[in-house]
Amino acid sequence: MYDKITPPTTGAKITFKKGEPIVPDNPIIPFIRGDGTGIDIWPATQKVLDAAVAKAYKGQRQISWFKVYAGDEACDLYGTYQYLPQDTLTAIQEYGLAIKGPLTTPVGGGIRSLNVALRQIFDLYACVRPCRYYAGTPSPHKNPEKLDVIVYRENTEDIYLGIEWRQGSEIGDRLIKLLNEELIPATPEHGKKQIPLDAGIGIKPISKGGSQRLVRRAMKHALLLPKHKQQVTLVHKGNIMKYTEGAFRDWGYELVTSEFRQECVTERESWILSNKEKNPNISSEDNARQVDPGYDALTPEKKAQIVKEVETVLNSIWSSHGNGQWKDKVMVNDRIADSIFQQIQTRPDEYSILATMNLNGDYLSDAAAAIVGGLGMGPGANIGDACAIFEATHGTAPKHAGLDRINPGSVILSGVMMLEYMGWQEAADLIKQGLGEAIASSQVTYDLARLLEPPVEPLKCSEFAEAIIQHFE
Ligand SMILES: NC(=O)C1=CN([C@@H]2O[C@H](COP(=O)(O)OP(=O)(O)OC[C@H]3O[C@@H](n4cnc5c(N)ncnc54)[C@H](OP(=O)(O)O)[C@@H]3O)[C@@H](O)[C@H]2O)C=CC1
Ligand SMILES: O=C(O)CCC(=O)C(=O)O
Ligand SMILES: [Mg+2]
Repeated sequence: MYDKITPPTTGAKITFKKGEPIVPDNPIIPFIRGDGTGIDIWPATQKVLDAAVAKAYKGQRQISWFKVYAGDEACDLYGTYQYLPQDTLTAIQEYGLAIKGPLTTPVGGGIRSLNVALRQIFDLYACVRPCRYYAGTPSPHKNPEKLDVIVYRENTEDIYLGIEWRQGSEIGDRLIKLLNEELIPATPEHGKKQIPLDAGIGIKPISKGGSQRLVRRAMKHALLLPKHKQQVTLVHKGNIMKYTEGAFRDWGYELVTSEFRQECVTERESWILSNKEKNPNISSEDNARQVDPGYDALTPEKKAQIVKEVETVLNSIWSSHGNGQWKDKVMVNDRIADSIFQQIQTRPDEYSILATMNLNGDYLSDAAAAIVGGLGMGPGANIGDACAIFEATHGTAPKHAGLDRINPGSVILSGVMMLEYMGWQEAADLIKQGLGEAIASSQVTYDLARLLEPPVEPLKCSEFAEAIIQHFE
């Protein structure tokens, strides 16, 4: 079955039922060490995970690690250009769950991203990236503890579909000609727009199915959070790109108000309901005026639309959501992408789950990680219905590779996410507690040490892992 690797002789497979993992006490879990700083981060992570599982379950549970290869390490074993060998894909397929270090992707030419390839091959459509603050972590923000968000990033479409044509290529030129001469003129709303003849072309597909399965997962996650964090924000740039970014928002609202009608309220619905709660005799028009403060300046058509929205909401959900019942439901709102970057800094505590398309989520997850301590503190998971791969938000950080100095926190916390996904909460909690206490006592790697005031002597990557383990109780 395998060409150059051999699975561990002990251990059992994780299986999936209705999208949820069924985990034996001794699961076999494939891991990819990763390029660049993967060489430092992975051994530190493995040590912490094993120590936590041993301490939490006293030998009754343990992980059988299965080393599989991708990136430069794979080329060493399998030969030139064998960046993602079939052995690795077979192992992940067979065992259903994996954890990985970062893998290099060249800019411009060269191979396409291996990280993206893995997400697409296994249809890992939700990239889940929590950003929460550990006390004592230095941050450029005054109140970083106020940020506690989970970026739910669509992981298979948008720029990840990767459909592009190089400037000057034969097909690219044909496509531009077809667009300029036939398709754009045939679409009146595009007016006299023309694509420059020297353009490269990229296609940004956003599908209804892809958007809705992501939002569905985000909603299910929101329902498991404490009441005050039960919120999903749909992030988009729908004011500019109406049929991709705008559609993502509309499909998101459609999904939540059909599949989760009893469990959710939209922000606008909550305004309409609370206007009536404060003033039971309010007219539909006055209610509309309060929902949309610019109401009186609108055209008659727009006014009629808002009045109709008010009446529809009151007729359809007043009995199930009115009289304050909506306050116990998941709040679903939406924000335009540029504004959410500002909002997570100025009003961080107003947000919880941020559901995004691919590119917006890529930017947003790095930006949110910066607030809580930087890319050394940004874990993540790529989750599908029959497979999951855990990995940090950051990349290979090549200038730090092999120096035993990089912060392994993000991959360790990705391991925590993996343990939680497996239902091994006791081991996950030990690591969170150990890491929290190490940071609180200023036992940190260079990235955090340089920001502390006064600065402290940094721990090595491997020493930070040891410090976490020493703080297990
Ligand atoms: N999932 C994956 O495998 C990903 C892979 N990549 C790939 O990684 C390569 C390098 O990308 P690049 O743009 O340099 O981004 P990186 O995320 O690799 O690193 C950028 C900078 O972020 C800081 N940083 C990153 N990781 C850590 C960490 N663990 N601890 C502390 N600081 C950290 C460092 O800043 P400083 O030096 O200032 O301390 C580092 O120089 C590219 O080939 C890219 O495609 C990128 C993202 C994800
Ligand atoms: O695959 C890559 O090189 C980049 C991926 C990335 O930036 C991410 O997952 O956030
Ligand atoms: Mg990224």
